Amino acid sequence: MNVTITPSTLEGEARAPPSKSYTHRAILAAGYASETTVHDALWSADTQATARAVELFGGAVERRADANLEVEGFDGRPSVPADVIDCDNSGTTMRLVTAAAALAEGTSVLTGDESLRSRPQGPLLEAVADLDGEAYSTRDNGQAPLVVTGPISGGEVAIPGDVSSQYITALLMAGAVTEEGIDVVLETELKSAPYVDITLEVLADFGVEARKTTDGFTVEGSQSYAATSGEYAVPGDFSSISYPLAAGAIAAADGSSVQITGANPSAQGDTAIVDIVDRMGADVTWDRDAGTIEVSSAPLSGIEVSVEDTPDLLPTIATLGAVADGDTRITNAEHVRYKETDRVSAMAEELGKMGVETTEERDSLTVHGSDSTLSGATVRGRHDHRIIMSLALAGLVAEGETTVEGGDHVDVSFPGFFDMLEDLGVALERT
Ligand SMILES: O=C(O)C1=C[C@@H](OP(=O)(O)O)[C@@H](O)[C@H](O)C1
Ligand SMILES: C=C(OP(=O)(O)O)C(=O)O
Repeated sequence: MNVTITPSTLEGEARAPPSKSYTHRAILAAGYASETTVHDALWSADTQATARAVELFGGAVERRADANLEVEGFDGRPSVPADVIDCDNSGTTMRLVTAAAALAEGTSVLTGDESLRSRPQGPLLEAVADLDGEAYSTRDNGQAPLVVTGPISGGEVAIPGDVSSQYITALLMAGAVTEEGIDVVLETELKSAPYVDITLEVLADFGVEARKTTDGFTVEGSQSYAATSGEYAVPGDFSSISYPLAAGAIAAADGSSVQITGANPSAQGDTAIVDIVDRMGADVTWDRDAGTIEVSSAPLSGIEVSVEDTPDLLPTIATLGAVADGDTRITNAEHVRYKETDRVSAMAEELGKMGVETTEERDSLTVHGSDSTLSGATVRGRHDHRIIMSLALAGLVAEGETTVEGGDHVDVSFPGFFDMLEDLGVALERT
């Protein structure tokens, strides 16, 4: 599906979709537990991949009419799956499920779509091997398809922190049900650190203790997962909130605003988007108790912002920078190249088609914003939900029409994205 956007102004209310990161963890944690109701779960292509893995491990995930998930666990330890685990487009699923598969008494095979089969899994495979499991890439290139044989019993393992924090999340979640527990020693500085905080929060909510140490993280073994009263509720997603927030900042109707509900505080690093939009000059208020954000548009100015902790915000910030006056310098961005696509290059190249100048370095992206209007163009979504959504935002203020190719991939994290834009008053056409 291609989506053509006509320049529009926005007003009204948008509800934040539930957090993808919390939902993945809750579904897997519920898999380790006996029975759990996961309230307000995100049901997207990525979270469905995690649900399928839990089912292949011997659990059951049922989505009820009220959109809550009823999860029946696989009894503490995953069974050997009867089929290949297809993680589709989801990096989180592949990493979390690789470590879970290393607990099974036998062999699991994991694969995914072309994008996922190009992302780095090597450090996690080596970690499983160091813990006396077997784990290899069929192509011997550190990428899926992966073959994982357990069971591991725990121990100490060293892992880099600057490729993906999901390796650490994976080892902590699986480590809790090993005999000995797992000590994760970081070999390099941790990037995307707030995602491990999310993990520690979800583990605590399922009664599992894990913590930071001086050189990494640790989780004791022989623990069991159980949510209080068998209930768990997922908060709103701040990576997803970044889109209506940025849309309001650049294109809210004069004298009007965009209000976002479901924006309650949580461990998500991507709450930083509220401060970023504020620093760029938009008029934004976040009522943390009510969980609402209100934003109206104002002339924006370029800023410098590090995405060390918040990689998923890079595409949104790049679009804001394109509309702002002056340079927006996005630093500490190398790990953003290991996502569904190399998002640093993708945003530079696609915004370039709309007349935006950028300077790309390995670790940074500088967007040279200017007062002159962006030009509408046909841009490639690159099968990457965040690239698609960020380019659609640029289309709101470009001169002429902007067509984003492959728009259906928003179903990875934000299935209702284009409906939300329409509800806020955006003129768009799906072809
Ligand atoms: O653990 C998670 O839920 C995620 C961690 C981050 O990945 P990295 O840790 O690989 O940077 C983030 O980009 C991804 O969208 C979700
Ligand atoms: C990178 C992302 O997710 P994952 O790593 O799970 O594919 C994302 O949602 O932007």
